[in-house]
Amino acid sequence: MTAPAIRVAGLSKNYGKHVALTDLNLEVQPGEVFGFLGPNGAGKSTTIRILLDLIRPTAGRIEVLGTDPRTGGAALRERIGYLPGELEIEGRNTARELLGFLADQRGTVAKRRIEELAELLDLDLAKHVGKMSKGNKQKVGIIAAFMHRPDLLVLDEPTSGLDPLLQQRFLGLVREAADNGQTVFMSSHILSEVQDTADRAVIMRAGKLLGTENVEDLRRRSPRSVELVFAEPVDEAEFAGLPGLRDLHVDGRTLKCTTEGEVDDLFKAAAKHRIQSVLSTEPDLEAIFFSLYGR
Ligand SMILES: Nc1ncnc2c1ncn2[C@@H]1O[C@H](COP(=O)(O)OP(=O)(O)OP(=O)(O)O)[C@@H](O)[C@H]1O
Repeated sequence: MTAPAIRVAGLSKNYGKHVALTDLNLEVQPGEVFGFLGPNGAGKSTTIRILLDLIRPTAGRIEVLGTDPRTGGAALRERIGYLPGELEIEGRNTARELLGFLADQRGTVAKRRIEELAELLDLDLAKHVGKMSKGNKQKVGIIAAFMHRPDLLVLDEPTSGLDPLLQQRFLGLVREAADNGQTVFMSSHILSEVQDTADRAVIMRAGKLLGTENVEDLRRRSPRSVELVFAEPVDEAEFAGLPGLRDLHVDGRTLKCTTEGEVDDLFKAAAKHRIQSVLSTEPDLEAIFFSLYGR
């Protein structure tokens, strides 16, 4: 059997007296797209920095591509594409020069590949990196992580700063990497960002793992906020008590509620009236946690 791409056992990290991670255990299989979910401060970046040996753990065992990151050195780093959460790119080089330099270090990148990725992400390679916007710097970081087709991609909040169209293009890159047999470990504080690409996800909160989830199940079980506007005022009593419905509030023609699971009953009840508009949004991860795991 092949070794897991990432294996973390009993991982803890304290920053002085502050406990950032407590007894974290997880395994990511080769070829898997794995979502690492949690709100700000949950400990995602800390875990990722330990995987890259940028910081050292307080306790625990870690293997990345079958190797301890503390001893893996350059040979291990070459097999990983890393996109930091807070990307700092400064300097007077153009993006083409910077990426060309990084590509030469890795040795195996066709120059054409950089041009293709830049085209896909709509990045002007002739621009000076120091003068770029946050979004454009993020694109440079994404290209640097993906260009050498590494065995493992470790991406910390990869879509931050990208507009929705580019987020979609980025997710296409993740799917392509997965089709190519690469492993992707990707952190996010938004479920919808990983639900289209990831097979499995773990949810972190305050340095602890709440659970490992099949992403499809997670999506199905997650609550959604729904707002319906009718042509005429409706009576709250018609909707009260419907299965999977909570926080129901009707004010004249507007109905607001939270749904869990199927929305069939709600829509059948609503369809007795003329519906003018429907708005359905994903609540933030905190709300999803509370709904799935309780307070
Ligand atoms: N260098 C540091 N010194 C002290 N505390 C830190 C340090 N880095 C992180 N922390 C704290 O450790 C906890 C975990 O932070 P971490 O950055 O890993 O969370 P995160 O899930 O990545 O969140 P974010 O998305 O905000 O980066 C937080 O409470 C944070 O304030």
